Order: sequence, then structure tokens, then C-alpha cells
Amino acid sequence: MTSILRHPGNLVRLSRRTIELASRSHPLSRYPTSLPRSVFAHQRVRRYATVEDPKDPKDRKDGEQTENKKVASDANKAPGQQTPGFEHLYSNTGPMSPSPSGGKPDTPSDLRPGYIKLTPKEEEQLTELFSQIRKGMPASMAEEVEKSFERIKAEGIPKELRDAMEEVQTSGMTPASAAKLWRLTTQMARQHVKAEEPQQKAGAHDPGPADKSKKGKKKGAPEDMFGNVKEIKIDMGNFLMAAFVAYLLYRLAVPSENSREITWQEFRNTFFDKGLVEKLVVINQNRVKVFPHREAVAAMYPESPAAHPNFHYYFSIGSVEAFERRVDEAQSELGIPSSERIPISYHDEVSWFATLLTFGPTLLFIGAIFWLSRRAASGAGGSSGGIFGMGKSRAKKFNHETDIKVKFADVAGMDEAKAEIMEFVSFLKEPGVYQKLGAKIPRGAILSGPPGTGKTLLAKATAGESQVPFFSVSGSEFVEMFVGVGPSRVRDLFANARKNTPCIIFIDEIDAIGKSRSKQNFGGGNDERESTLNQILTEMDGFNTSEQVVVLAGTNRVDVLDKALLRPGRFDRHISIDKPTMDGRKQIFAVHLRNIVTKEDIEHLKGRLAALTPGFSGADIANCVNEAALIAARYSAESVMMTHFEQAIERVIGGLEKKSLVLGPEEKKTVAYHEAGHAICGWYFKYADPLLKVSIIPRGQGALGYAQYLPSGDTYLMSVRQLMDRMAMTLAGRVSEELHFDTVTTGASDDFNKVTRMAAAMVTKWGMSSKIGYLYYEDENQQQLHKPFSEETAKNIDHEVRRIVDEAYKQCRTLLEEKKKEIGIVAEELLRKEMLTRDDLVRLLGPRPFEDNADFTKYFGGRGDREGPGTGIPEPPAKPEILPGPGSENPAPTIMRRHP
Ligand SMILES: Nc1ncnc2c1ncn2[C@@H]1O[C@H](COP(=O)(O)OP(=O)(O)OP(=O)(O)O)[C@@H](O)[C@H]1O
Repeated sequence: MTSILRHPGNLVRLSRRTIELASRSHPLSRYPTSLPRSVFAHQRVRRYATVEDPKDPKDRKDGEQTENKKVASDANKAPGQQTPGFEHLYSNTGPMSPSPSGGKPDTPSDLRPGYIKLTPKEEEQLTELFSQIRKGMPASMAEEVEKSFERIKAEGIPKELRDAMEEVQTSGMTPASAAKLWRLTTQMARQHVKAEEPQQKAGAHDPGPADKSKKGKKKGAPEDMFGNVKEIKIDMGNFLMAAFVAYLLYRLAVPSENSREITWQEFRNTFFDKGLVEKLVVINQNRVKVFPHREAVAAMYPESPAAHPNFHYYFSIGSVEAFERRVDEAQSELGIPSSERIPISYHDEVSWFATLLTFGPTLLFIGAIFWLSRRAASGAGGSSGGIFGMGKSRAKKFNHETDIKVKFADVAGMDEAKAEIMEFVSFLKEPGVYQKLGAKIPRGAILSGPPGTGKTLLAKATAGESQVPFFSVSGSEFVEMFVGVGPSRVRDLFANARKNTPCIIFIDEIDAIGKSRSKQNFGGGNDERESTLNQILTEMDGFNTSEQVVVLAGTNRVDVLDKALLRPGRFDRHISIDKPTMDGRKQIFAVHLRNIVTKEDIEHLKGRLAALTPGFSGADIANCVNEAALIAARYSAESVMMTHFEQAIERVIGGLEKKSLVLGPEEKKTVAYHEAGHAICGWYFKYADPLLKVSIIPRGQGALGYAQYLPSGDTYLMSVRQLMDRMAMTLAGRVSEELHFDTVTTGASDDFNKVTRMAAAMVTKWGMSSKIGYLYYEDENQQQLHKPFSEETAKNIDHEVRRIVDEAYKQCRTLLEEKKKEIGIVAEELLRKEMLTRDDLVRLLGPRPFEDNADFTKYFGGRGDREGPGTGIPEPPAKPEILPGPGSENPAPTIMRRHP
């Protein structure tokens, strides 16, 4: 297609007359001898390019004979030969040499009417371009496109198309010309395929029935691009071919590079001195665009990009004045009369880049908003979830074969819950048994209970046992900042589940979305959460009774759930999982001890550990066992021993020992007497819990010392006597301080808190005050708008609480005054050893005067010597516990706290 770039008719040739004119008007003596002859000649080209007869090179040579040798040799250069040093301004293929194809396409006799064949050079370019493009295409597509290209090579292109290309070349690419190019190339592609069609029909073997029906369709509506399979193929071919051909044409017509920087010297030597400059445009006072005489350049350097209409050179200038002066001087040097001087115009152009930079932040901001709204829209856009997948469910799918290895044997201490849920397993495994009796399949179950009690574990075990896929998702994952995402995710989750039946969906922390709608509306509603909940209700209703999708949900707050969620037909079963009992803890310890290397007697170990851990959840137990193994590893022990377990338990509850906290002797003494007071009360009150350890080693959370009592098993009821003994024991620290020191300290505030709460509960909840009677009042901290009792009752409550605490105080003081000597013995021993065990107390005080409970005797009675055998590790101090609320079945370890 090089011919397109060339315009032989307009070729500018130097005429003899031009040269003569030049030499006559500017005597040679005025120019330095080194000035090339062509300077004059080409300068005239600029002036007379369209009027001079450019044809006769012979004339030109004759005219040059009067010039000196150097000038003559320059002028004799063949057109297109570069000025030495400036070859890079021209194309690599020797722009001065004539085009190999001679610029005209071949015109074979067998061409279609209106078609022109491509020149060999164009064919070469086409092949090269295609070889580059095909690298990024799938093989089948490349094959198709190659076929089309081969056809173009063989048949040429329509004449109209070539004209359109020439138009692009001369006046640049405009929207109109682009549309024309596209239309013509598409038309051409269409004709190719049509021409191919008869061949295919002839060569095709008998099509199958499906093919026949397609063909029939084609016949009926040959022009219908929607109903016709063949037509669709044509369009694909059209599209590809048209796209590539249009691209090719564009690249041929418009060089990829449309400007290039040059220096002033290059400008002068290559263009200015040769008279090839048509005009100069000063842009923004710092850059000059050089517009060459296209025709003249094309004639001299056919391969030069400067011959393209959209191409220009440019160079930078320091100042406009200097530039003008330079141009003037240069023109004067060349003797160009003022009437023929190169026009210089001035333009201010706004750089796109600078504009972009200015508006960049704004555009970015708009873009971000657009993107976010697209995300939101796609999130809300139904179950497909849109391109960003916002509406897609985040549920993790566990494959029963690979992921879920949990079995019911791994879930310990919740036999009733297991029995309940077992039914779901048999339903998923053998639905027929139920269906044949007309039983409807339960839709789901809510597992409720305190954190870490094994709700998720139970749900996983259900999936593991029934060997079905398990979708696990947390309630909070439905909640997003975008409206509509929640319901969309619910839809997606259930749609996925239905595709994978039989399966189990487990929604953990369902209270995040399933809160009672009336409750959450207090102080402003939450429509998004409500509609998510509604969607869940709808989906659960929508289950076909034979659909084997079971929905299990876990929550710690079953009391806040919406009643609609809990009605039969949705979550039919309520399985409440409590913290494990003594027996449950034993079983859970047994499960987690399976992987632990220990030489302890497992039966005894798990019993003792279970006795030491009342109120622990399954997760706490798992954590303790793991901590014990870590502690053993820290001491490089070969197996995990009892002492490691006990340290682990204390660490889990009470935090680390604070070795850095050093108490002064006076403070230490106060702590020792305070703790000794607790220990003595625990020892001599019948209903108090038996003391396990007492310590004055500071620990985490500001505890300076504490006494730990072993719970008398899992107690679910407490008598007034038990409560009074426990309160008296709790006050013993302060009473002991009063008895042994001139002043008292702040260390007992924690004890007072517990005692007050216990006494208040006795009065307001447990009906243990004759003055208040059998009434129940909510806790004050539950933010009630009105107190549910009168001022008079409030006074009476205060009075009764005070009376009960006073009574406990009296009880305590009576005992401690009696046992003042024993307190001294224990406190001094404590100051010496810092920590005393039950055995120490037996040694110092004699056996406890009351019978201990069975568990205690079994695991601690005769075997206290088991603690820390041969490890050299000191017996870990007792554990502080989180303050139990009134009525808690756990004993209240007394903690002497630092003053904040
Ligand atoms: N009954 C149990 N038997 C054995 N291990 C248990 C038991 N309960 C809890 N665990 C241990 O505790 C870990 C945490 O339990 P899980 O995640 O099931 O608690 P959860 O009740 O779902 O807690 P949350 O309410 O906080 O989600 C389990 O991985 C398991 O190791």
C-alpha cells in the first residue's frame, strides 16, 4: 500500500529553470563554498512546488554544471538519499530508493469486478501483522482469520475501500471515514462468506437431523440474522475480519508515530535549507511544529513518515524572540526574499496530560463513586450477584469426603443434644423411613447456649455423620453496608444448597440477623436486617418438604430471636446446650486428652481436672489441655504432667504470675493476714467451700493475693446457710485486717462488691428477706425507665441488704476473733512460703472438722501429694475466678485487689 502514500502526479522535481533562477538571483560568491548545491535547488522546491515541471532530471543536471563540485555532487544525489548523520529521520528501507512495487497494485485479469489486488508489499505487511496478532488468539479463531486473510490476498480488496483508505491518508481519520472503512470491510467479509457458502454446501456430507433443521431455517429467512445459524457465523467472521482489516488499513494510512523531535541543526539541514518547510507553528511559546511540504517530502523521501499528512516534526525553543531571530538570519543567509519567507504562526495548546493532571483527583473521585454504586447495584441485583459478587453468599462449603472429619464421638458431654440431632442424620441418610410413615421432615434446629459449648462442633459432626455437604456461614456475613446484599446472599445460599441436596446449612450467630423485629426497631429500625430475616423466613418456608436441606443455626442469645424464626415449620427443634457438668467435663477432657502424651492415670487425671474446672466450656477445656502441652514443652518435659495441667488452668483463668510486682514488707504482711482470714473461714465454716490453695503471689489483673476454694461439685441450688457462710468467708479478709492492724486497706473492695450483690439478690430475687417478701425485681443495671418499686420499698431493700451483710460480718468476726491465733500461724507460714496448699493447712490447723464432698475426697483427699511430683516446678498458685454473680453455683475465690 505504499502506492497510496505516493502521488506520482504531484511529484515535485527540480527543474532546471528553478536552479537557474536560484543561481542567478544569488551569486555563488555570497555563499560559503561548503554550502551544498541542493540547498538552493530544494529551497526553490518550496516556492514552486506546484507550478514547476518536476519531471526532467536531465535538465536538472545540466543546470548544475556551473556550480562547484561539491554542490554538484550533492545535487546529483538520488532523491531520497539522506543528509549524512540524519538517516534516522527516514525509514530503514532506504527511503531514497524507489518502491519495489513501483507503487501500483497488480491488476490480474481474474479479479472480481470492482476489486483491486494488493501489492506484494501490502501482502507482506498483512502477513506480518497477522503473525503478530495470532499469538494472542485461540488456535481455532486464528485459523478462521487466516483463511479470511488468504482470501483477501487472493481476491484483493474493493476499489471503494482503497479510495476510502486514500481519503484517510490524505485528510486523516475522521469519524465518517472510520465508519466508511468499517462498512466496507464488513461488506467485503460478508461477500467472502457468501462466496464460501456454495462451496461448503457442495462439499458437505449429509447433515444430521439437527443440521437439517438449521438449514431449513436458513432457507426460510436467509437475511434474518437472528434466526439463522449460518448468519451468526458470518457475523462473527465479519466482525473479526473487519476489525483486523480496519486496523491494518488504519495503521497503513496513519503511522503509529505522528510526531518526532528533532534538533535545530536537523531542522535546518534536512528541511529548512532544502526548502521543504511549508510553515512553522510556535506552540505555547516553547515548541515549534514543523509542517513540511508533504508532496515535496514524498517525492524526495518516499518512505519518510513526514510524507504522511498527520505527521510533523517539532523542536523546542528557549524564547520566541531568539527563535524568530534565528529563522530570520537563516532565511537571510539563504537569500529568501521577505515576500517568500516561511510563515510562522502562534498557537496555545492545552496539553491533555496537564488537563488530566488538573482534573485527575476529581475524575478519580467520580470514578470511585461510580465503581461503588456499580458494586452496590450488582450486589442488589438478584441471585447472580453481579460481576463483583457482592450478592453471592459467603458460605464456606465443606466437602464431607475431605473437610469434615468430625464425628459424634468427638463431641462429648452433651448426650441429650446429640440424641436430638441424631434424628436429622437419619433423616438425611434414609428419608424414606420417615416419608413412608407420613412424617414431615424437620426443617431445622436452633442450637443455643453460651459461647464455646460446642454448637458449631455439633453441627459439623451432624454433617460428618450424615456424609453430606455442609455450608457454614456466620449471620454477620449477611450484613453489608449496601442495601439488598443481605437478602441476595440468603437467596444465593439457599439456591446453592438446593443444588447440593442433601446438605446441611449452618448459620452461626444467627442473632446478628434474626433479632426480634419489634426489639430492634426501638430507637430506629434496621430495614436491611429485617429484609434479610424475611428472606430467611421465606426461604425456609419455600422448602419442599421432600427437599433434603437441613438448616441448623447457632446462637448465644436465643431470647432475642424473632418469634417467627422459632415457630414450627422453620426451626422446629430447639436444642439448648449448656456448659458441661462435672461428668460432661470429664468426657470433654477425655476427648482432648486423646492426643496428649501423658503418663498420668487418665481416669484420675480427667476427674481431677474436671473437678478443678467448674463453669468451663468445651472451648475452655480444649484451650487448657493445649496450654498444658505448651507448658510441658517449655519445661522440656517428656510428657504432660498434672502440674502442667494445673498451671494451665490457672493461667487460663487468672493470668500470668507477676514476678515484676514486688510488694513492700508491710503490704505483704497485710496481704498475708487478709488471705489467712479467708483461709480460716473456709476451713471452719461448715457450708463454705473447702480451701484448695491460698497465695500471696501477685498475678495478672491486679490480684495481690487470693484464696481458692474447691467447688462442692455442680450446685444448682444454694441455701441461706450456704449463702451466709460464703458471704462471711468473703468478708474475712477485711475482718482479719481489722483484727491485726491499726488501719485497714483498700484491698477488700472486690469482696464487698460480691457480698453486696449476693445480699441484694437474696433480697430482691430469691425472697430471702421477710421485710420485702416474695418479690422479684430486675437488676438496676438493665436500664429501666422506671424503678419497679416505690421509694419506700427502695429504702426497705437498702435496709435489708445492709442487715444481711452486717449479719455476715458479725458471723465472720465472731469466728476470726476466736481463731486469731490460727490466723497468725497461717499468715506467718504464708509470708514464708508465699503459697499454701490444703496439705499445709491440714498440717497447721489439723483436719477440717467437716466431711468433704465425694468428688473432693476422691480427687484431692488422699492424693494431694500428686501435685508436681518430681518436676521441681513449684505448685502453681490458686486461680482467681471471674466474679460469680449471685446464685452462681461456683465458689467465689477471694481476691485481694490492688488499689487502682
Ligand atoms: N462438647 C465438646 N466436646 C469436645 N470439644 C468441644 C466441645 N465443645 C466445645 N469443644 C471445643 O471447643 C471448640 C469451639 O467450639 P464451638 O466452636 O463448637 O463453640 P460454639 O458453641 O459454636 O461457640 P460460639 O457460640 O462462640 O460460636 C471446638 O472446636 C472444640 O475443640
